[in-house]
Parts: sequence; structure tokens; C-alpha cells
Amino acid sequence: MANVESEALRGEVFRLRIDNEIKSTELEVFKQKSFSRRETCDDARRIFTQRDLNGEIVCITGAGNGIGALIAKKLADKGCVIVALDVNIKGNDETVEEIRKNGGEAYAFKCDVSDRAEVYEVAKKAAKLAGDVTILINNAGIVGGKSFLEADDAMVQKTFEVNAISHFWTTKAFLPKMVEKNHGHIVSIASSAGYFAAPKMVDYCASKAAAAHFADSLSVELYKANSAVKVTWVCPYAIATGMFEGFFAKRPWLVDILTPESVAESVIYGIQTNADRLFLPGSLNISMILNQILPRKAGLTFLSWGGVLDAMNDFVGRKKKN
Ligand SMILES: NC(=O)C1=CN([C@@H]2O[C@H](COP(=O)(O)OP(=O)(O)OC[C@H]3O[C@@H](n4cnc5c(N)ncnc54)[C@H](OP(=O)(O)O)[C@@H]3O)[C@@H](O)[C@H]2O)C=CC1
Ligand SMILES: CC1=C(/C=C/C(C)=C/C=C/C(C)=C/C=O)C(C)(C)CCC1
Repeated sequence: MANVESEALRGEVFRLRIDNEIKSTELEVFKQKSFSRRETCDDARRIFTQRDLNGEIVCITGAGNGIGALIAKKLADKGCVIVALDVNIKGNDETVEEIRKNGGEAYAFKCDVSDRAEVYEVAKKAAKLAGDVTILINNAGIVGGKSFLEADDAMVQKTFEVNAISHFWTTKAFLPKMVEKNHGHIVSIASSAGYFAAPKMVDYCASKAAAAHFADSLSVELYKANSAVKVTWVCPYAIATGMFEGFFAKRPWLVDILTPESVAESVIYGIQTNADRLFLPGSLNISMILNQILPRKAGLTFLSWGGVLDAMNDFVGRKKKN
């Protein structure tokens, strides 16, 4: 299970990096693992430029479950103030309770991020209570898991509204202050599904491609404005949070289902090092390039060899909680 191993190793080296105990062997080993040339070079540079997040005010959507909840708690442990938004009140409150129990500062707001008015209203309340948000993590997401003709229109619409269009509203709510202070970070949890297609994910893949390109385009606009506001978009392979329950990874030695823990650590690492696009695992960089440059037939053969065609056959997704 090379991938899990390299993910775990990444986590291990990552932890070493926090202690700033960079030994050349660790760095060497880190390089050997399945990271693309570009990422390794960037990593070498980024390893020594991790920024301290203490005192940052982080708004994270979808903080009631899965990687959103994990990232919120981990950032709170780093001294961040957490503004947790979720439509799932119970989960959101649990996340905030746990942070407060550990001595952190956190605020829970019920918010359906697909409801623009609600987003703007909650954003105002959050700024009054917690202060101006300096890191926005657009994490909330849904997936229907139906083939194109089976997918009901309402779910297709909702998928775009949550996975992509909501990023406009949350970013419009918090970016002005970041630009004014010339300090801030927008993080979009997009997906590798924004760059790779699979059956029963037409709406999901299209919405994640929109989310990825939103972040990419915004980062170029901010670059033109010489802004210090950073943009990171994260493109994980399937993660074992329950959202993609039943997803099948045919060649786990190539790309295996990720642990929420390793994804949360990598997202935070990406924020600390101002990463731009973060494929998880890093080897997807190579696959993405291959998939783009191969003639279509060869690309389809590569994807079917990798198991894409049957990956969603047994998809059940998250069992709706009570
Ligand atoms: N799991 C995976 O395999 C992968 C996930 N991703 C992306 O990572 C992100 C997090 O995924 P993951 O942690 O697995 O997902 P989870 O389903 O575990 O958590 C998502 C959270 O977002 C909440 N949410 C859903 N809709 C809304 C809404 N309209 N407004 C506010 N909150 C909402 C959910 O609430 P509720 O529980 O009530 O639905 C849930 O608390 C998503 O964007 C997902 O697309 C990317 C790659 C792989
Ligand atoms: C990338 C890639 C593959 C499969 C990618 C898939 C199917 C990604 C699915 C991602 C999901 C479900 C994300 C959820 O948000 C293969 C075929 C293993 C070959 C190597 C390149």
C-alpha cells in the first residue's frame, strides 16, 4: 500500500518538519516517495518557509463532519480562532465544543452555504464576534453519485450550488477585508475529481472542476493586483470520511483511498507553505499530465486500467444521520 505508506510518511516527515528537525535523510526519503519533480522542488523550498498560523481567524465551511471538522480542530490547536459554518448543526456544535474544551476559541454558525443571503448575514455576525476572517476554507461539499440520466435535477443544481457557487459568496463576504489588510488566504477544497472524470460523478466532477478553476482564476486576478492574499486549492483522491462510502480503488498501490488525518495535515501544510494546487497524493500530478497529453483512446485505456470505470459501481455515500 505504497500510497498510504507515503501518505503516512508524509505525515511523519511533516511532523518532523514542525519540530524543525529536518535531517537530510528525512528530506531524502521525502523526495524518494511518489512526489512529482515540481512538487519535490517546491517542497524543498517550502519546507523552510512554513508560516506560523497563531492568531489567524479561520472560517471553515462544512466544519461539522469529515475533514472540515478535523482541519478546524487542528488549526485551533495551532492557535487559530475558528468560525465554523455548517448546515449540520449537531456536528458543527460538536466541533466547536471540542475546540473550546481544549482551550481554543471557536464559534458555530448554522449556515447553508448555497444560500447567498444566509452566507452574507452569517459573515457579518462572525466578523463582529470573532474579528475579521483571515483564512477562508471552502470545504462544504455534497455528492449524489448517480449516473447522468438518473441524477435528479434538484441534486445536480444543489451540487453546483454547494461545491462551486457557494465559494463565490463566502469569498465575496471575506475577501474585501483581506485585500484591505493585504493579508489573507482563500482555500478551496476542490478534488482530484475536478481533473479526472469517472462515471456516476458527472455533476460532482463538473462542480469540482468549477471550484478548482474558481480558485485558479482568483489567484491569477490577485497576482495581477500584486496582492499578498494567497489562494490554495486542494485536489484529493477519495478520502475515507464516509462521503464516498463504497468507492472502489482498484489499484491501491497506485492511488489508495486517503485517510482524513493525512488530508487534514496536508491541507494545513499547504496553508503554511502557501501552496497553490495541491494534489493528494502528489503522484496525481504526473497522472494528471499524462491524462491530458495522451491521445484520448490511450487516456481512456489508462483510466480504465486504473479502475475509474467501476470505481463508483458500489457507491453508497454517507448514510444520512438521524
Ligand atoms: N470524501 C472524499 O472522498 C473527498 C471529499 N472531497 C471534498 O472535501 C470536502 C469535505 O469532504 P468530506 O469531509 O469527505 O465530507 P463530509 O460529508 O464528511 O462533510 C461535509 C460537511 O459539509 C456539510 N455541508 C453539506 N452541504 C452543506 C451546505 N449546503 N452548507 C453548509 N454545509 C454543508 C455537511 O453537512 P451534512 O453532514 O449535514 O451533509 C458536512 O458536515 C468536500 O468539498 C468534498 O467534496 C474531495 C476529495 C475526496
Ligand atoms: C487519478 C487517477 C486515477 C483515478 C482517479 C479517480 C477515479 C479519482 C476520483 C476522485 C474522487 C472520488 C474524489 C472525490 O472527491 C486512476 C484511474 C487511479 C489512475 C491514476 C490517475
